[in-house]
Amino acid sequence: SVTGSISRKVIITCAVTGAIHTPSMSPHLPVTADEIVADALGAAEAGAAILHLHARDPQTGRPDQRPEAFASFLPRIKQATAAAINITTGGSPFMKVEERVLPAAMFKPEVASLNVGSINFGLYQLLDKYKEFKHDWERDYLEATRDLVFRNSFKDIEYILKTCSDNGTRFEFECYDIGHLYNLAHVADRGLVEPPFFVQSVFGILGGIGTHPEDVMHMKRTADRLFGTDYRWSTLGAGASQLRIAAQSAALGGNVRVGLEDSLWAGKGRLATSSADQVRMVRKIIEGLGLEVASPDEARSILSLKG
Ligand SMILES: C[C@H](N)CC(=O)CC(=O)O
Ligand SMILES: [Zn+2]
Repeated sequence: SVTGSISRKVIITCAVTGAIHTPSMSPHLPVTADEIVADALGAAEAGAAILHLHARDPQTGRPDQRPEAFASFLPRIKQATAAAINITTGGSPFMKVEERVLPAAMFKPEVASLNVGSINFGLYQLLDKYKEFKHDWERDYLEATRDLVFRNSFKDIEYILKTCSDNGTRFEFECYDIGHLYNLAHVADRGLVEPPFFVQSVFGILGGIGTHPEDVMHMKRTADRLFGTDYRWSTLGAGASQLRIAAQSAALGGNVRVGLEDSLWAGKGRLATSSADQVRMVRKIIEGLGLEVASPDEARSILSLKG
């Protein structure tokens, strides 16, 4: 296990665009390749050690999981920053696993996300807030989540693990609820994944666990019991809970994830103008707690990435 001071460095992961928010929700949501490059590099500059990336259609902003969509920005990001690249295998929750895994399988990143269980994935409630949309697909996309199950069966999980594991890619295990921690323990017991497990606890997605401090404690206590020192804990809070969840995680010895994929806000009622805005805010919290932000290489060592 990691000893000495390095373990108290806090890893900031930044998720710059995702497949949850739609362009009409914020003028700052990166959509084009240029916007994704600028936002990712700004986040790295501000202190993010890992960049979690999705792709979008540059015209409509619709989630796009084709490898060529990622090719339009990945090389420029890789050559301009030491931050570790984390490619989504979640894509959009409407996509099939065969489509979702393609970019990670092709680009063999240091990290790829892996969603360790199926959940209802509600976004339709956002239609109570957002009424005007630039593109027709946005309203339909949100409304369709009323009947959406984000499918991640054990066969799907094994398929992604097998497809990517020969590439030296390690995983950001997205756990939206307590049962997902047990799913991860199960695939670990079957020898499909090697520790240390990078557990990304997801709070506040409608269909998963809530954002109450007790929910955070419950996730941590359960992960401590199931994985002991064989895991590195990180958290993300959806929407307005983002920085509160990050503060609790950092105080508990955890790592944090921010970025416009997970929240469009930089404080109450203020739209973040970039993911870097949120990285700077969470960095202030981390340093305010007397902790330090991990550099990309320190993150690689803490997570045993291939570098
Ligand atoms: C809640 C987040 N959207 C989790 C996520 O980032 C999933 C993925 O890309 O695989
Ligand atoms: Zn994602």
